[in-house]
Amino acid sequence: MIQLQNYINGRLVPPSAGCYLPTLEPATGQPHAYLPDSDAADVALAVQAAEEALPAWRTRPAEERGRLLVRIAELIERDQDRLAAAESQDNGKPVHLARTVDIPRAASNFAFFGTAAQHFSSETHFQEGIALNYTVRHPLGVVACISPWNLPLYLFTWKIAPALAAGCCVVAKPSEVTPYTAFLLSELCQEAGLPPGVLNIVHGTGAKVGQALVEHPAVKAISFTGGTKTGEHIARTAAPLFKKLSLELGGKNPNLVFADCNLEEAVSTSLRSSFANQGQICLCGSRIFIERPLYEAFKQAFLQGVAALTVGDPQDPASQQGALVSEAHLQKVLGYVALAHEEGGRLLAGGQRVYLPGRCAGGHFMQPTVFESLPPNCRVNREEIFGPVVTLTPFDSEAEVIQWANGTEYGLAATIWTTDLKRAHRVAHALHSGIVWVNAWLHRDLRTPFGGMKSSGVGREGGIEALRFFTEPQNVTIKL
Ligand SMILES: NC(=O)C1=CN([C@@H]2O[C@H](COP(=O)(O)OP(=O)(O)OC[C@H]3O[C@@H](n4cnc5c(N)ncnc54)[C@H](O)[C@@H]3O)[C@@H](O)[C@H]2O)C=CC1
Ligand SMILES: O=C(O)/C=C/C=C(\O)C(=O)O
Repeated sequence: MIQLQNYINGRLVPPSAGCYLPTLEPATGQPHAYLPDSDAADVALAVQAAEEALPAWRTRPAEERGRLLVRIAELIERDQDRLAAAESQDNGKPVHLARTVDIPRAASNFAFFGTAAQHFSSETHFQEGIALNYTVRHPLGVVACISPWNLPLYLFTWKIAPALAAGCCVVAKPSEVTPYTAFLLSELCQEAGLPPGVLNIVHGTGAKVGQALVEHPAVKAISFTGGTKTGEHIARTAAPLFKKLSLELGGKNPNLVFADCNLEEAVSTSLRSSFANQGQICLCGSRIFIERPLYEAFKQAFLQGVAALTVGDPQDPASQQGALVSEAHLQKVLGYVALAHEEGGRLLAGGQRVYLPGRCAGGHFMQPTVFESLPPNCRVNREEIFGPVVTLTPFDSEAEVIQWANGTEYGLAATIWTTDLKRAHRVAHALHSGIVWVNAWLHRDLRTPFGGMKSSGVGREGGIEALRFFTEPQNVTIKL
């Protein structure tokens, strides 16, 4: 079985205490690799390597930094089949999804920020003829990137690429649940010729590696994606140390379907926004509100689509639904199905664990699940489930649906289905949501600010926002 290693100072090294943890394949429930169970000593070595690499990296011309990032993008593209197979094995997602979404996006993250490094500049202005002010954006220094298990390489690289482009050196920690493609990335960084220490990858648990990174005095900023509770804990630790924070947290995203929408598009995209990656994307639209005149038609078409979704071995290119990431997570999601029954929901589809034969007999599979008749403010409609469970709710007015859509502690993403342009703008403006898609879902442009309001996070990623996050402005005033 493969034994993964840390990537510190340009070398693949074992954890200093020599301990490893098994990582399980969600489709089988069996271990398929061992990852370093690193600790504060490994984090200290990685931070030291990053500090030593910093002076040369931050002063290296942006064009050269960018060229290295573009080279990494090319290597990810070259190895996309191998990386997709590894991602699918490690996470349980259908290999087709990994091949068409996760891995291409990881390559795009490096290509996008590799070129962005050369377009990032700062401002100058005259102060009414008496002074000239200019702003220099300095790289922050050594930064930490901590990512979750749901989109492993996609989100890992979404943080690392802008940090490197901005001239920072990075210590990164992938989720201990899905470490495999981060390890493969470290091999590609060696091949690309990334200088030692510029990027360091330390594997292990959040309690040991994540915590040590957040507490390390030389780490100037933390870019984190994951659960809201973990984000809260990180903020509590980092705030008194005056570290800069970017937190991308949970969501309970509303999907607003107005009666004048294109029904076919609304249904097919809502199937994706409900069940892509088994509903384990923070942007999934788990609360579907449908204007009453369209309710029955939408429901019938949606349920037909749900019935056609194939739950199967993620390695089979025909599978549309893979395994949930772990037994513990499957049990959490099934707990919400039980709660939906208790709260008075009417089950329209799914609701059960799926037992597959053969190689996948021990896997964590579940049917795509749909409920109706749940009050908009019940727990199932307020709490993040992060699995293949959605609710359908009819609404009678724009004001009512806006109130329901805004009625959770989260504010990450929303979708509006309508052909009325004025309504689209009006409703988008009224939603407390960092991202609003109109007649679309997960339509991504890497230049746009990405992030949530309320308990969905702090700060924005993407484009210039990410480059600003990883730099510190310095104002210089010259008296004329
Ligand atoms: N983007 C999102 O919205 C995500 C949301 N979740 C939600 O969070 C729930 C819990 O999932 P988990 O895997 O436990 O996510 P998590 O938030 O614990 O893990 C995310 C990352 O944070 C690290 N981490 C954990 N404790 C840390 C600490 N004290 N300091 C620094 N880093 C730490 C983990 O090792 C991992 O790399 C899920 O059921 C889901 O509801 C999970 C993953 C992604
Ligand atoms: O940047 C994107 O396109 C998607 C981000 C998704 C997450 O942050 C998530 O699911 O955790």
